[in-house]
Amino acid sequence: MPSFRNQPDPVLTDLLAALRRERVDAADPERLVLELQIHQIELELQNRELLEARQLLEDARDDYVDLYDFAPVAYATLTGEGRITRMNLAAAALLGVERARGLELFLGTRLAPGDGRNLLSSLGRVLASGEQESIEVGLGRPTANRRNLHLMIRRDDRPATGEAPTCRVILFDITEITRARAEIAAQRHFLQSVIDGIGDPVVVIGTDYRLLLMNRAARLATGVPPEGRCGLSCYGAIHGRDAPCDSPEHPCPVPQVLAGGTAVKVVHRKRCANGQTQWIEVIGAPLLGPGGEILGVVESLRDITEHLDLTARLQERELQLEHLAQHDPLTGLPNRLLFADRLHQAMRHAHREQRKVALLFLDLDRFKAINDSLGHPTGDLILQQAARRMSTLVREGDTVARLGGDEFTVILGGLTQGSDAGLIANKLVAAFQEPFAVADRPLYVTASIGVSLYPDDGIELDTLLRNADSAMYRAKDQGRDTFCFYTEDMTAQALAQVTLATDLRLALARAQFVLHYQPQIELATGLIVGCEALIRWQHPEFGLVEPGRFIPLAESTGLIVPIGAWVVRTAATQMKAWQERALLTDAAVWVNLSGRDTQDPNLAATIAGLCGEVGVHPGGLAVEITETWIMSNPDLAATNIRRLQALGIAVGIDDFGTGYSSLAALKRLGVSEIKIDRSFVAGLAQDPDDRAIARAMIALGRALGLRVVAEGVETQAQADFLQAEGCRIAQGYLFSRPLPAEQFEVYARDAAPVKENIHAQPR
Ligand SMILES: Nc1nc2c(ncn2[C@@H]2O[C@@H]3COP(=O)(O)O[C@H]4[C@@H](O)[C@H](n5cnc6c(=O)[nH]c(N)nc65)O[C@@H]4COP(=O)(O)O[C@H]3[C@H]2O)c(=O)[nH]1
Repeated sequence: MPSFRNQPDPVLTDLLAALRRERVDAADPERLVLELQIHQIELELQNRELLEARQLLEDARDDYVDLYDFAPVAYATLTGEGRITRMNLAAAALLGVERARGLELFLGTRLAPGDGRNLLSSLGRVLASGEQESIEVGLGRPTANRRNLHLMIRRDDRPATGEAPTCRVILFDITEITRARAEIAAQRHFLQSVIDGIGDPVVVIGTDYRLLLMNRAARLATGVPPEGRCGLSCYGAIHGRDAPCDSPEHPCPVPQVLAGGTAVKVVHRKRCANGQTQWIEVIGAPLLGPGGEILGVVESLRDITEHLDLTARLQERELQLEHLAQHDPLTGLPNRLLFADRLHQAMRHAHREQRKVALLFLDLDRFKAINDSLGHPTGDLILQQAARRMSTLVREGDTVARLGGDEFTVILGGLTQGSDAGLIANKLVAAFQEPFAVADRPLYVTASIGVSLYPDDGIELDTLLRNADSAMYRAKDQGRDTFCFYTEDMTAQALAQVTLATDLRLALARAQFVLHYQPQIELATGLIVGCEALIRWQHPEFGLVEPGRFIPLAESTGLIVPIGAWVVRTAATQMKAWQERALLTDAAVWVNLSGRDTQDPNLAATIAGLCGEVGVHPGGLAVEITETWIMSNPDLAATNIRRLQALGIAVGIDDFGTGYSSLAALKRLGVSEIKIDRSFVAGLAQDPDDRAIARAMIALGRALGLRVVAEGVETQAQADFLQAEGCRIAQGYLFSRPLPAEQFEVYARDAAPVKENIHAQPR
């Protein structure tokens, strides 16, 4: 299109300039003609400008129409009633109508129920106020195909003259955005429900410490309402502070998490209104963006007060269990397990330091008698007191342990010389000289100790223990109440003991037992008034073995039962043989009963049966039982004694004075004889106490009408003393050692004739 402005007609402009110049000098009427020509040219030029402007306007209008029609954004013009007076193609497409037909359409009729009314209200407001408004409406009725529109409504301030006022509306299709928004909302709801479902408080904190999200538990704990969290700082909302926490009671994990990008665990201490302390474990983990950038911190809080309490209780329980597993519950001393551990430790240490370790094996003397006669509670009290005594005597680093029963061990570590152990052993033995205070009565319980040394006597626990044990037995053999160092010959003895135990099982079948008989002498006349049958074991390798070496073994293995039966049968047979040869016709043969026998409810019947087998009246036999066994079950003992007496069998107490029963009690049980233990007889010459005891026993025994026999009489002085005190019968090497049957027979024939059976008529 030609543009006059850009390309002004040079002919007309030149002509106009020439005419204007001419006009300057022209006179009328030529000047008037010039004026007219100039005016004409100017009109022509103006006309051309007008044409140009009109053309421009038309071009612009065309451009606008194109832009309007083909704009990707939907435009429409609506009347106040929502009637479409104009719309572009995008709007027609969006509304799903042909543009020509869509004109005059009421937009409200195409909208979701309720939205048409909203549109009309909005149009009314915009027309009235001139203020722009935006609303969101649903287009189309069926829910499935509904589209969501965002309408921006602006009043058209230049309506065509005479036309009703209209609004220009831009329609945005926000269906996808709405769907995405709904999805996000659903997701958000889901996530909120998930974290609300977590019982512990969870808080999401931004890098600026602002609360981004809280779960229900966190809201309840802090009192922050769901809508009120935005803008609140975590320290303000949770701790009521105006700056991030920095107290040692509330260490804040946020800076560390933000700096390190890894999870951090801290523990908060909270003082409750009731004065109690609450412990909160706070785990801060980084909140990461899609690119791995840290957006904040996710803090989860957990009240671990109960957990800590429980853990502490469990730890305490564990310690208790550990202690229980390693300690003896009665005395609190280390048990066998801990003892082994300590001994190993002491040996390792001594090995490094070139030192020695002493292992003391301590056994209470005659403890079993106490336990059996005074009861286990008394025994327990003594064990506890003994443990305390021992513990106070050793150094802190040393160990006193209880292996079980009345067996204790003491580990003395870091000794330069083994003999130092003797000092402690001595002190320990001395510590037992003091009486134990039990049930308001003093009880004397001594101890025997065996000592073995590391590395001299062994480099292994078992060896050291075995050797200390052997040494302890040696101490017992030496009269108890003393200690003994281990020597190599003890091993040989211990070995022999093991061999004995094995051989003992076969001894009966191989007829290796024999009975020796020791006479009981009436002191006044020298007559034999009875004899005691004492068993011996004719061992093929060790020779004649004393009962002291195998009876305990037989008792512990149960072999004592057949052995006991053998003794009764053999003694009865012997008695019958002597009676047939008119020897010892009125004197009883005393046999020793074991503890097992005493505890056998059929004891009397068994003895009667054995005598029956032999064909001899049981009344010729008498039995010795120990006070200890009687006291271990007095009721059964009383029954047994009664039944034995019914058979004419006298019952004597063997070791009277070593137990803790009263003589009167024994008398009530039907006991007819007591034997003064040879330990008292042995001390008669030098120990005034022994003399007093023997004197008292004799007097009491006589007063109660009991047969009193002194055992182990070796010297004439002892015999004289006993006789002077009123003891009528004695037994001992002074008169004869226990003899094989044939020799006893010779002795009996050579000696004075046998007197009447004294046990039948006591006194
Ligand atoms: N030092 C010394 N000792 C003297 C003297 N006179 C006698 N003896 C010993 O004293 C012990 C007395 O027997 P016990 O007290 O009944 O003590 C007995 C008894 O408790 C037990 N015993 C012996 N034979 C049997 C048996 O057939 N059955 C059971 N169950 N035990 C028996 O073995 C223990 C020891 O018996 P033995 O070694 O024969 O020892 C015997 C005897 O040899 C003396 O003057 N001086």
